[in-house]
Amino acid sequence: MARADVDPRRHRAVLVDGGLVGGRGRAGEGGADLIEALRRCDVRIAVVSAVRDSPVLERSGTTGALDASGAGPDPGPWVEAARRLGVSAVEAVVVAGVPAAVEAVRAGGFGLVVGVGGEQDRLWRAGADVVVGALREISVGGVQPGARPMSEVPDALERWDEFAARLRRGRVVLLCDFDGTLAPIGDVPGEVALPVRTREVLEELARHCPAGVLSGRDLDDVRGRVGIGELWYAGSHGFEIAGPAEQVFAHPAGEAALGDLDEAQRRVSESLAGVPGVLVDRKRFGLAVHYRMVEAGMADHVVSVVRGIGDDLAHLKMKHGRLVAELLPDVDWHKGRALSWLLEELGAVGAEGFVPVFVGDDFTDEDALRVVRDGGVGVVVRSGEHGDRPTWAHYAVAGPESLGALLGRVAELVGGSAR
Ligand SMILES: O=P(O)(O)OC[C@H]1O[C@H](O[C@H]2O[C@H](CO)[C@@H](O)[C@H](O)[C@H]2O)[C@H](O)[C@@H](O)[C@@H]1O
Repeated sequence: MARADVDPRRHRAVLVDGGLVGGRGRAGEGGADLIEALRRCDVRIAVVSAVRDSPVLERSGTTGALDASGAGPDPGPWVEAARRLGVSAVEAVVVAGVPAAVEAVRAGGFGLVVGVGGEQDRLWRAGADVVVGALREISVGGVQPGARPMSEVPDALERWDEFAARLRRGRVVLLCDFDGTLAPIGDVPGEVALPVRTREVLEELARHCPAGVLSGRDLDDVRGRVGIGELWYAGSHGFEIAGPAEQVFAHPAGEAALGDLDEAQRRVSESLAGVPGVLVDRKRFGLAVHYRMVEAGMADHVVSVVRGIGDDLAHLKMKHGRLVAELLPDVDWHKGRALSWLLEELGAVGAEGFVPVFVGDDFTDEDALRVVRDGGVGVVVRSGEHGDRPTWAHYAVAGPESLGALLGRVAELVGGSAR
């Protein structure tokens, strides 16, 4: 299911219709924020337009304007724009404001074609993958431009008093991502362990408030690695959830995708057998293909093989994590929806007196950070892997070790021993 989302891990460039960024109408609203967000994530930008002196472009420092109109039926300017930016069509997103432009590019093999504007029916009929009313509706890595870049998010430990005041507003429900959040990133997923101090703190937290781990890993894998019986656990990015009192949930789309996942596992293993460093990790409802240890020049090959296999299998879609391409059931379900499900189970949805807190490090965690944005607290764990990307988080910590320290203070607070 296509979303109007530019994913910086697979979309290396965005080609925007100059009529949109230069225009004054509703369709162009949010153009400056979008370009800024893309720039911060190192996504290249070309404006395919005859409009060279757009004030939006000058402000954002974008330099990729082409002297060609993208509004007509000729795909040439779009293809040329991708070429000049040094990306293949599949790595580029086209953002077009008129049906003729959508029609022109639809057979060009572009990664995503987003139609923008009031002519929604015509944009769909012309072949857009997804249609939105304005540029502000296009997200970057699942986050709406206008959300803050990570560098502007305050540090939770430095602002402890303010952070603690938010938590004191009600009963804390704490959910954390695992890799890159509770545990530091390592080369081999099977060798990653939860730091001893963090486990102690989680045990303490679980005594005082509902808490859990929401992971992309297989449910049994993350549960075994954390090993605290009083926690909730979600595996396969929330397609499977288990509670401390034996509550269980499995998304029906996960069951429906099992055959395709088996087939994908077979094809991926066969196709990438000759690529040194690839690690294939089958979860119950997902297939992760890690390329952290693959030679840099081969990473694109790995991703395109996984994408091709995912495209070929009806029940699967591809998602990116930190140096991992994952095949997951093709439905609109993610950590955000899993978190909402869990909060509902706990009776914390819409109820006064609960403060849901979510902590994560990756783009795949932003859906959950979005859920706690209003009425909860979101914390992002910084990493240098995705540039100064936008995030929905209210606060940040420097890394998993600092998170351990923060959780220690939270445990004191919810346990009643904090100042
Ligand atoms: O949602 P998470 O709990 O963060 O899980 C996301 C993926 O995490 C793991 O991969 C990541 O961590 C590995 C170990 O540090 C690292 O080698 C890899 O590059 C990262 O992408 C896990 O292995 C995946 O299955 C999860 O989907």
